[in-house]
Amino acid sequence: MNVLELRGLTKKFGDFIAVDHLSLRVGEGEIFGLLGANGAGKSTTIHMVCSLLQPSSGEIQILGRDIKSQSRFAKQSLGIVPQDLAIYEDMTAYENVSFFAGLYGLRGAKLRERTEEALDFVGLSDKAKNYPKNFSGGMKRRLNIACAIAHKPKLIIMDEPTVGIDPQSRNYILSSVRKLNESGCTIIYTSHYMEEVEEICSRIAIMDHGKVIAEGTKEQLKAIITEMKEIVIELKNARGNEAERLHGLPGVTKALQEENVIHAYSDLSVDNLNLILKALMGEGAEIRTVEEREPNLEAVFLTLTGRNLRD
Ligand SMILES: Nc1ncnc2c1ncn2[C@@H]1O[C@H](COP(=O)(O)OP(=O)(O)OP(=O)(O)O)[C@@H](O)[C@H]1O
Repeated sequence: MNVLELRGLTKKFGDFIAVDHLSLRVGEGEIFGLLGANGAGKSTTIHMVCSLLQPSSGEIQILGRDIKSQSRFAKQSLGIVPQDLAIYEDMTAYENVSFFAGLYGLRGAKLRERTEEALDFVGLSDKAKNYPKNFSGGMKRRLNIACAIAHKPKLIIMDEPTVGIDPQSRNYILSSVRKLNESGCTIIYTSHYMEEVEEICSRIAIMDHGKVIAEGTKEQLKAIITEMKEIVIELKNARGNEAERLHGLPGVTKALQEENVIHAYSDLSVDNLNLILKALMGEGAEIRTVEEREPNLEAVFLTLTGRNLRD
């Protein structure tokens, strides 16, 4: 059974197509990673799944039911951890969770029980009576999660839940995602942190310009570029445009530069390191380090989109 199915989902803002005939299936029990650089269309897609935005065309089904005609079912089946914190600073942690759980129809003893359970799950039971305005960034993010899970949704969408928090809270959140998944939740996870997605996601879709351009397990995605090598060259005194000198060299399929560091992607079978280094040297630039790597998921993303995930 697909927990989420998108068919030909499209969103236009005037003439601009933010989401372009997107079709996607997320099966039960998956932790599904949605990757895309800024502006790829992830948030617009998520907002449509949450009924916060009306699609221009296409269909969205949650657990096999259309979200428009069965909006109550969709709402109860879905938990959203939004990118921007959705918590009230002038309510206690307990009141926040209880408020959101109440919106999903929980009442009385069940509401209290689920509120306590959700706070316990994110490790904030001892802070139940405290106001989130005094919480650290990581604690606020955890409270944000508690608000989304108290009604025990089947599908949880987490939109960059680890932005701007300390490593300890980040690890806490990642292990919570795994625990939620083990308890039967399907999770859609968007992040700018490739390592996180590699670590926890069972399947990954890469979005660019409103479309899914690649989809699969991380092994399947990496297989797209197994015939490639990645050469990382650090320069001294770089001007910022040295990577352009590599375009057109034998075997080189792409060369990208971030300040002093160049990532060159090349056909594995072409012996071109000397040519690459020669092309870079001169005109004031010197080479500090050279490293040849097996491409990782970040490299898949760069190769497919020509952009860095964290541009
Ligand atoms: N209300 C709107 N009106 C016009 N354009 C919009 C609107 N909302 C989003 N867009 C545009 O649609 C595109 C996709 O935006 P979206 O926020 O979905 O990207 P994203 O992949 O979530 O990026 P980020 O990682 O920055 O959140 C962007 O070019 C954005 O400027």
